[in-house]
Amino acid sequence: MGPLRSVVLAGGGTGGHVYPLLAFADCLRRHDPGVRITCLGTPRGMENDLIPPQGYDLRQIPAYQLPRSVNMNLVRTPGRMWTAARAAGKVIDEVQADVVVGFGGYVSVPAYLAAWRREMPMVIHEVNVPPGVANKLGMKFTKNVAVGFPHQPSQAESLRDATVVGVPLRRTIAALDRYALRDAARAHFGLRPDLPVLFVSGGSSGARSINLAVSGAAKELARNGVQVLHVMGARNEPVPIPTDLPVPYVTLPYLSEMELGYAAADLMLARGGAMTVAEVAAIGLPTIYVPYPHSNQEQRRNALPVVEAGGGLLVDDAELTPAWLERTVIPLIRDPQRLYAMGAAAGAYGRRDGDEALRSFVMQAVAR
Ligand SMILES: CC(=O)N[C@H]1[C@@H](OP(=O)(O)OP(=O)(O)OC[C@H]2O[C@@H](n3ccc(=O)[nH]c3=O)[C@H](O)[C@@H]2O)O[C@H](CO)[C@@H](O)[C@@H]1O
Repeated sequence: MGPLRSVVLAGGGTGGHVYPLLAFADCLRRHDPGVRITCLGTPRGMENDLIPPQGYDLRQIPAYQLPRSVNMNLVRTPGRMWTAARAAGKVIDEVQADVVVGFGGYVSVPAYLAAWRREMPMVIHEVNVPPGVANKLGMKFTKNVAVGFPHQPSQAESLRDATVVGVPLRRTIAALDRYALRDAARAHFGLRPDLPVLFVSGGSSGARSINLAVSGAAKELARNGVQVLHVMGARNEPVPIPTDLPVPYVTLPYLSEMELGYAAADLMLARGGAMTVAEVAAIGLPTIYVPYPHSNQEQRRNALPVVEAGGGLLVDDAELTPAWLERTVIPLIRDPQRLYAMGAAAGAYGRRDGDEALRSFVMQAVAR
C-alpha cells in the first residue's frame, strides 16, 4: 500500500475531541508531508479556535442535535442530519479522500454517514472508556474501531472487536521528560524551583466546582508551602484568589502549552476527561481526579482504571471541599516517595505512542 494521498478527519465540540484529531494529523504529516488533510467541524465548536492555527484546512458543516439514543431509526432522523451528511460528502468528494477518520462528537456522524454511503474506508477512534453516542452510531457502519483504553469487561458489547491503540497525544506531551523540563517550566510561570507545585485544570472548558474548592484552600496550601498553578478555563468566570499569599499562586484562563504545566507540577488536580487522563498517565504525573458528575459517569469511568492501578486518587465532585483538599494535598505533595510510586503506576497504565498505533491501524483499514 502506498502513502495516503488525502484524509478527512472529523471531530469537534470540546478540546477532548479536537486534540486527538490534531495529534493524529501531525503524525500523518510527519510520515508524509505531502498528504492532504482536511478537517470537518461545525461552526461553534472549539475546533474553530484550535485547528486553523495549526495550519490544517478546516471545513464547516452544519451543526445539528445528536440523537440521544443509538437505536434511533436512521431513516426517520431529522433532515438536518442528512443535510450535514451531504455537506460532509461534498468535502469528501472534493478532496478525493482515501479514508475518513472520526474522533466522535456531533460532527462525526455526518462524516460516518457520508463515508458509509460511498462505501469507502472509515475508521472510528474513541478516546473515552465508555464510547460516546456519535461513535456508537458510527460503529453500526464499520468494524474499524480503535480505542484509547482497554474497555471494561462489564461494558460495551459494541467494543468487543475494537483494537486498543492508545490515544494520539500532542508530540510536545508524548515526548515530555517532565523532570528535565521542570526548572524551566517553573521559571516560565514565575514559580519557585524549591517548593512543590499543584497544577489544577478542569479540562478544556474549566470546572467551576474545582476552581471554587482550590481557591478556598489557597491560604492553607500557601501557608504549607504549596504553590499552585491554576488554569481556570477560558469559558468560566474566574474565581477570586487571595492576593497576600506567602508563596506563588499563578492563575491563567487557558494554557496552550499544557506540557509546561505538566512539567512544572508535582501533583495534578483534574477532571476525568479522556485526553487529560491519557496525557497525565502517559507522562506519569500523579493526579487527583474529580470527575464531572454528569454525562453518564463517563469521566469517572475514564479515571477509575488508572486510579485502581495506583496512579492517582479519585474524589466525587460533591466531596471536593477546601478542607478535603487541604488534608489530602498537603501530606501527599510533601511525600516524594508516595508521589514517585503513583507516577510510576500512572506511567505503566499510560502510553505515548497512540498516534503511531492509530496510523498503523488506519493504513491497515485502507489496505483491506
Ligand atoms: C464535560 C464533558 O463532557 N467533558 C468531556 C470532554 O472533556 P474536555 O474537552 O475537557 O476534554 P479532556 O479532558 O479529554 O481534554 C482536554 C484537552 O484540552 C487540553 N487543555 C486543557 C486545558 C488547557 O488550559 N489547555 C489545554 O490544552 C488538555 O491538554 C487536553 O488535551 O471531552 C472528553 C473527551 O471526549 C470527555 O472525556 C469529557 O467527558
